[in-house]
Amino acid sequence: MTVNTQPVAERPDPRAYGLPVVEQDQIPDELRSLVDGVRNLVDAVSNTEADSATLAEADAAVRALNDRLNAARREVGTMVRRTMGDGTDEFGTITNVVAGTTNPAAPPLDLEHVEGGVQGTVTLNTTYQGPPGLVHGGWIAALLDQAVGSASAVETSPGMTAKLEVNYRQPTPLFTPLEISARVRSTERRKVYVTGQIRAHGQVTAEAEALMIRIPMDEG
Ligand SMILES: CCCCCCCCCCCCCCCC(=O)SCCNC(=O)CCNC(=O)[C@H](O)C(C)(C)COP(=O)(O)OP(=O)(O)OC[C@H]1O[C@@H](n2cnc3c(N)ncnc32)[C@H](O)[C@@H]1OP(=O)(O)O
Repeated sequence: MTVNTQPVAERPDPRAYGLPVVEQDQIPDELRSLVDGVRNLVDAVSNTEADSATLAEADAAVRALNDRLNAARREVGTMVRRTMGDGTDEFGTITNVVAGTTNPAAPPLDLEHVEGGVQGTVTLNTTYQGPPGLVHGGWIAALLDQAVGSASAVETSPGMTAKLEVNYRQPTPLFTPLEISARVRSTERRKVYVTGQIRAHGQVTAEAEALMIRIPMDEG
């Protein structure tokens, strides 16, 4: 295998591909607060044992809010540009289900660029529950997919996941800070080999090996 650890391409600007871009620091505080509130609402709805009158009142209020918010919707594919702690920029889909800034279904995960890849911490509530008290295996795979994809994008250039193998080593607990990390191991033409890990209390609970295929933007 040809191993190339050099960055392989300039980070592309999605505007050149017809995708709208929002600057992360221009997302209104009110929207960030709403996203957080809806996240809490999903958790509350998932777990409530409130009486019928309270449920009917909440249902009517939520439906009315849906109508007001849907009056002004973003374009599908809207991207967000965020500057990471080390000053590098990353583009991501604004509603990305694992890390989208405006998506209340996404856990509050911020991956930071570190040498060779990315890392971040997230704590999950019962919205992400599979077995009692534990994170759903599909979400574990989703977190790892995001981490390996993000590592590949910041270390090389954006790509698609072609292969993702997840090894579930230990149950991954809810309500516990989870350390998510991914590192690019090698590249070969458009192929990027990446590994990822999730740790709880310093112990690996799940790990992944992935193959990302870079989008052929500069290569024509
Ligand atoms: C505009 C700006 C945007 C910015 C954006 C920023 C994003 C910032 C971070 C995002 C982070 C997101 C993280 C989540 C990432 C997802 O969730 S992606 C969604 C899930 N994945 C998919 O839906 C992929 C579906 N599959 C496909 O679209 C296509 O099969 C692929 C993967 C793009 C490859 O197709 P292709 O481009 O035609 O590639 P192809 O020429 O056939 O193959 C290229 C090489 O890869 C190899 N290969 C291809 N597929 C495979 C495979 N499955 N197994 C083994 N080898 C393979 C080939 O053998 C070939 O190897 P070499 O000949 O070079 O040795």
